[in-house]
Amino acid sequence: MKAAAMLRSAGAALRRSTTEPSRLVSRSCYSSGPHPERKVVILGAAGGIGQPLSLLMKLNPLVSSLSLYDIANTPGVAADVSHINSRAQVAGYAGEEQLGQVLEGSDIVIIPAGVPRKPGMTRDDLFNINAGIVKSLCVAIAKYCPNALVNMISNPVNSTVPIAAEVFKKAGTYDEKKLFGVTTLDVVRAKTFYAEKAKVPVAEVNVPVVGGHAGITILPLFSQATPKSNSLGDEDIKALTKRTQDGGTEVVEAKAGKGSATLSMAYAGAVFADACLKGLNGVPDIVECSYVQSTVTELPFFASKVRLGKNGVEEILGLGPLSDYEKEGLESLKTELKSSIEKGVKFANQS
Ligand SMILES: NC(=O)c1ccc[n+]([C@@H]2O[C@H](COP(=O)([O-])OP(=O)(O)OC[C@H]3O[C@@H](n4cnc5c(N)ncnc54)[C@H](O)[C@@H]3O)[C@@H](O)[C@H]2O)c1
Ligand SMILES: O=C(O)C[C@H](O)C(=O)O
Repeated sequence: MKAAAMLRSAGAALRRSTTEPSRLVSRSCYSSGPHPERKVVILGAAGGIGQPLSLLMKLNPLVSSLSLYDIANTPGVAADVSHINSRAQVAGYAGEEQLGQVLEGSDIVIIPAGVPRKPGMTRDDLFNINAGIVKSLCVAIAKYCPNALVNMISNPVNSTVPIAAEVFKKAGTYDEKKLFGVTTLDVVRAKTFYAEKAKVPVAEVNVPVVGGHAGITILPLFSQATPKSNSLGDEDIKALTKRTQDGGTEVVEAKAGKGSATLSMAYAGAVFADACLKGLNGVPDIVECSYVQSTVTELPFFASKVRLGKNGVEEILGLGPLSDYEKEGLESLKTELKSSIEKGVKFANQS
């Protein structure tokens, strides 16, 4: 396939990404113009996720300004990406003193800043380093762009989102409709693995993934997967669930010490940011799974399907009917998710 055709096909996949049947609406919006001015910021833009995510956001015609920030190597990434002949104007920044310029006027801030896992580590093992990074970046967000949507990628997401919420509360800027833990990679994986096993076209597959973003807190709802498959038995569903829950570890082990998922995560991050942009632009029925402040369960943060609108979260959708296996999974994840949330809240308030 020629490069241009490959990019068109990647763009088509992004346009197909929403989990609800409103895809045709969003597709026509994507390809029609003109679109309003939208500034997207990536914090951690020179990293393994940050670089391909910068590329994908530069290709998104809904973005008019792309602001790239990292503590090292941003000028090279920004110069490189800026030569692509697409709409977004690119600026790169590398100094903390520039965070004001980086963030001011932004509509969406995407955060993949922080260290990734190595084999044998859990996401929670990243807490000690990443919690501080996320906290300081959120202090700057509260100061310079309190109205932006924040898409949190940095792990452990189950704790970094509550940290961000606490920082924003302290600053008096918290709006629960604007803070998102990016769990799209779990949905991307569930779709891919289900399509392979059920032998259905992957582009048509939808699978909600709820809960959180670590091990058993990742709960794919294969009983709600479409297209329906009659060929999958209980053991297949268990295997698919486990593979989705361990998807991150599968990549960490395959990379053997060289980090975790970057390319699939950049794709997932671009899909979610694109959905947020469409919501901001007033495109109706944009639904994605995300880890947000929630009353779907007794836990204060929970991932489920969320309808995105002009102010961020427009509606948090319920879980729908669960199989007995999923009901069990839901009960078992609560203890771990609760303690990850509490750990984040405690960290944000004690330091
Ligand atoms: N949510 C998800 O599904 C998901 C998926 C994959 C990875 N992740 C997480 O994303 C994070 C990044 O992964 P990666 O593979 O890109 O790591 P990486 O080490 O390749 O890149 C991280 C980047 O963050 C930068 N950084 C560090 N401190 C910073 C700061 N204070 N301000 C700005 N930038 C800073 C680093 O310089 C580096 O360029 C990790 O925590 C990883 O676990 C999450
Ligand atoms: O597994 C990781 O550490 C990275 C990420 O959370 C993933 O799901 O790939």
